[in-house]
Amino acid sequence: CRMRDRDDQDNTPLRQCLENLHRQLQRKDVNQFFAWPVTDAIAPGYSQIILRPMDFSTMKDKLVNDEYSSIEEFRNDFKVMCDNAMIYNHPETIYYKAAKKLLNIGVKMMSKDKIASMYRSIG
Ligand SMILES: COc1ccc(Br)cc1-c1nc(N)nc2[nH]cnc12
Repeated sequence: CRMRDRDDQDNTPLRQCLENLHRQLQRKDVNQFFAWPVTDAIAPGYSQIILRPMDFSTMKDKLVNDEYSSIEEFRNDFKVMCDNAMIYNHPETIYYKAAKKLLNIGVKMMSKDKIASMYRSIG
């Protein structure tokens, strides 16, 4: 997150920061399980069990529409996305394991002190 001029909406410092985080996190989703919304066709009954669906494409849409006013809001959506997979899928599934691994990576990348230093750099 480097300091950028603020002349228009699409390159605010926060926006650049979130674009970076989104890119880095999505690269870790090697099987692309989290790239798109989970459909009931892929996961029977998903929409009845998971009331707050989230995925990287939805997060990107929110990002470009400036719907995130903080890094914490972005981190919350990321956590919901991972938690959903760990609610719907049993622990021995590849989806549960992928979500757990991705969540661990994200928690480290967006720890309290990492976020604080990001705010200092986009100050
Ligand atoms: C978009 O979701 C998928 C796409 C392709 C494939 Br193969 C599996 C999923 C998927 N399946 C299940 N059961 N739970 C999930 N949590 C996040 N992804 C998933």
